Amino acid sequence: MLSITREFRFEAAHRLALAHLTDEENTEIFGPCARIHGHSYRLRVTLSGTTNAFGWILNFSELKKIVYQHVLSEYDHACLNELHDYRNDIPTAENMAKTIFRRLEPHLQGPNYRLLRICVHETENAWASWEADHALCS
Ligand SMILES: Nc1nc2c(c(=O)[nH]1)N=C([C@H](O)[C@H](O)COP(=O)(O)OP(=O)(O)OP(=O)(O)O)CN2
Ligand SMILES: [Zn+2]
Repeated sequence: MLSITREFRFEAAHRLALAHLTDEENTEIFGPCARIHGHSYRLRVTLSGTTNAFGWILNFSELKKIVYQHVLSEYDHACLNELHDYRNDIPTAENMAKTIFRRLEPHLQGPNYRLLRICVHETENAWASWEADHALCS
């Protein structure tokens, strides 16, 4: 299977907490992550596909424009808990991977490619990913 991946970085704050719990209860479950803190996130966007007449799946610079327009313009330097995307969900790496996939999927579909995977790195050692059911490959 042929794929391309582009990596992006963004800075954001979040806290892991359930709205119906007290601060004490949230601290018991989420530890220090119940307090607001920041991460230098790394986002990896992977497309699967076939090469077109230009010899690529999608121009990396076009991919960059789409990710900036539909994700990073809102996520970079944001408090994730305040975003509409997380009004009902805790902004864990898992929920972010799923949410970003859903945001980008309609904008990353061409005759020769599909969005295959979103990977959200919260730290250098910890990440979550969400993958499409089907890759587009020849
Ligand atoms: N499955 C998940 N577990 C945790 C998440 C998550 O999104 N999914 N998030 C957090 C916190 O956001 C926390 O900021 C990161 O936790 P951790 O990896 O423990 O970060 P540290 O800086 O403490 O890592 P060290 O490598 O131990 O310094 C928690 N869990
Ligand atoms: Zn965190």
